[in-house]
Amino acid sequence: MDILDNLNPEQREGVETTEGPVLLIAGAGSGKTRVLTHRIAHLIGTQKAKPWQILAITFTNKAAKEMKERVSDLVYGSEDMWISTFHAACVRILRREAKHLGYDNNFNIYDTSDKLKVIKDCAKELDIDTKKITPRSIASAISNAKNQLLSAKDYQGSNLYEKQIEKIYKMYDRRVKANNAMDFDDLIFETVRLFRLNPDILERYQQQFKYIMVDEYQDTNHSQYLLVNFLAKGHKNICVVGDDDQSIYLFRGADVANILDFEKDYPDAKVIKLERNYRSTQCILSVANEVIKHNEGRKGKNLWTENCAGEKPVFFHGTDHIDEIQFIADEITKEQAKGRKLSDFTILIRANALTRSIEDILLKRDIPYQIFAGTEFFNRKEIKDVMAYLSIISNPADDLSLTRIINVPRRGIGNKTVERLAAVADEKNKTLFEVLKEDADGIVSRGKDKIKQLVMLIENLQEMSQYLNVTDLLDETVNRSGYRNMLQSDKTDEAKIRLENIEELFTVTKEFDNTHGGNLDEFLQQNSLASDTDESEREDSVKIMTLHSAKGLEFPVVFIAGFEERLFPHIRSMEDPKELQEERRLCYVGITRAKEKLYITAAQSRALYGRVERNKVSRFLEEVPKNLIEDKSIKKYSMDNLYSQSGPQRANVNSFKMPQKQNIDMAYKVGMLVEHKKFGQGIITEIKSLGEDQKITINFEKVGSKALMASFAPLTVVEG
Ligand SMILES: Nc1ncnc2c1ncn2[C@@H]1O[C@H](COP(=O)(O)OP(=O)(O)OP(=O)(O)O)[C@@H](O)[C@H]1O
Ligand SMILES: [Mg+2]
Repeated sequence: MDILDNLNPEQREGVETTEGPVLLIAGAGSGKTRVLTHRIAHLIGTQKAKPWQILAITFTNKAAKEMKERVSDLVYGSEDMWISTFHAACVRILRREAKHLGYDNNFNIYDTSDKLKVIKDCAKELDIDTKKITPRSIASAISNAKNQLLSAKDYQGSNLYEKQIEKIYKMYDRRVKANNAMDFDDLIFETVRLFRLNPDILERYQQQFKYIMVDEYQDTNHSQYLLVNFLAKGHKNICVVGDDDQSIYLFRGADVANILDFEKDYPDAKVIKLERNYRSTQCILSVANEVIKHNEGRKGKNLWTENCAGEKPVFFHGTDHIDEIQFIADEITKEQAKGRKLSDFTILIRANALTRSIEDILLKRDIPYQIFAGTEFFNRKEIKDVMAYLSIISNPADDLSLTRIINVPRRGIGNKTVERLAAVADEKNKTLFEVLKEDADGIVSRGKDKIKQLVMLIENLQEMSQYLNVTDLLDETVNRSGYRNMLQSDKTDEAKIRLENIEELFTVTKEFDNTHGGNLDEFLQQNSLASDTDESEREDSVKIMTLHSAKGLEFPVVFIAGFEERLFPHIRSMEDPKELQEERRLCYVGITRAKEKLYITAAQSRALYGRVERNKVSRFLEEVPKNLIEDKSIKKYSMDNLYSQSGPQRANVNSFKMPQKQNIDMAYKVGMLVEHKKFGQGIITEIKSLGEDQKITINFEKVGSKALMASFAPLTVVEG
């Protein structure tokens, strides 16, 4: 069968117009991504391109993986194609070319927590109060600057706040570079810089990429936009697809103007529109259309489908969040009995914080679930430690990793010593590792031998990395460093869990060695890019993910939970009309993920962030004519009287069916044995104060580690 047979005439045009610029602007589920995969297959099938001449950019690693799979169903050679995210494509380019920018080719990639740590250090050194300007806000200011291609050198603050940012940005930049590292934003920023500084290198890539495609073009930011344009200048065979109604990354500097201005950038561009939706039932589409209609300045399109009308989307208003999630669990069980798989269900949420309450109930009901949010595994302390060892083996200039493990396990190299060594490194413009090797003798009096041993350990492991695969190297690392021993000799449950996690890391390396041949640099590169949506799917389980990470995906049954004012639209976006429109687009994205069934749920009151909230139902529900939605709430809370009901107000805690607030002066202590009504017994491993409340992390025997709010957790002290 011909590849083109599966396409409608407009889609076919998008596939067959291979030469020159093409803009495909079309609504959700109209087959934009399908056009891209078929276009790639067509280019290969007709021998217009070799696999490596194709560059296809997607938004998440998950989407890239899916696109690769879809293409490999159609033609051979997908492994040689550049089908990846912007970041991964840039890493691939920079691993070859970084030396032209003054980096070593095995530079390190800093994730968010590395970045925050460096920022905190800089702020401390500059005497900037991080209570007034939080590290996160500094991080995002630096991000924004980089997305606008504003380098540390060029950045000039105009007010007091910006002047502080300027100072930190400059110091941060020096540090990261000195560590031979880049953060996520640098990957794009530096690639653009590479091309600007080296026209010959740019030309090489322009020649190579005969055909360039970008999915979700509406969410590209300025630096990504420039990058694509640089590369496309060679052959000018660029095809971008997107939907102005689905632009949801304004906060990361995405600029819808990029898609709207494409015709200006390429006056001879062929513009193709698709309005037929193949994904959802008419009933779901009508709701999506009604919501998005309320936005201004749209290109305007009305999606239609020949799919069956389907069932009306359902609304449920729970008395509290427990009731809300119970309803979701009930529906899942009911639908499952009718023959659906658990993996057919996806629960979408606006804010990560909602996952906890959903987890609680699914756990109780024995419904397996998987959360697609947060790089949880790789953020665990023990995993970060061991990865830091591997990093320093691969890249000796990685001071941050070295600092992290210099005294883990404890080897008698104290903070003061490390500070002194770091100061010398700064002064002599050397890496910390070089200082350990060459200067430590003169600086340190006690502990010289320990430092020598550490240097030897790292050098030995570096040598081994030349011939061992990652699994064996990891084994040597945890043994020789004493890390495994440290955990084995610690008899606490926490240490046991840490050991288990390290075992789990072996699962990851084994899989990598089998599929990728065991190169350490590649392994580190791959895992530093694992982003929030990229966990691999496990058994048959319900998915929980944020609306943002659901972009481009589709699921048979979708629940959008927490459909309330202040949660969705998010409280931070309610005042600003622009941001409110972005929230509405996010809502449109959520609704259009559903193929067959859509549920929208809310709660009259919920415990969140350690307090009880009582919010109105989201205005987005109000925007949908009532006859399009079936209200399954208990009658007295029906939609008719909801929106006009009470305003957002903080509830009187005691008047709701909430877990009663506990007396948190009860003085929980780390190490205490406590009993939770549902999770059973566990040991408190960490306590943090959060306003008037406390967040306690408890390591439960049965369910592992959980963080709970002291005031609401049904806990009793068993011992301690
Ligand atoms: N011509 C077609 N015939 C049959 N099915 C189609 C056709 N076009 C698209 N589809 C199906 O419709 C669904 C949506 O397609 P796709 O994911 O490509 O849409 P999209 O426009 O990229 O959506 P989004 O805006 O959400 O990214 C997919 O399951 C796809 O296989
Ligand atoms: Mg798509």
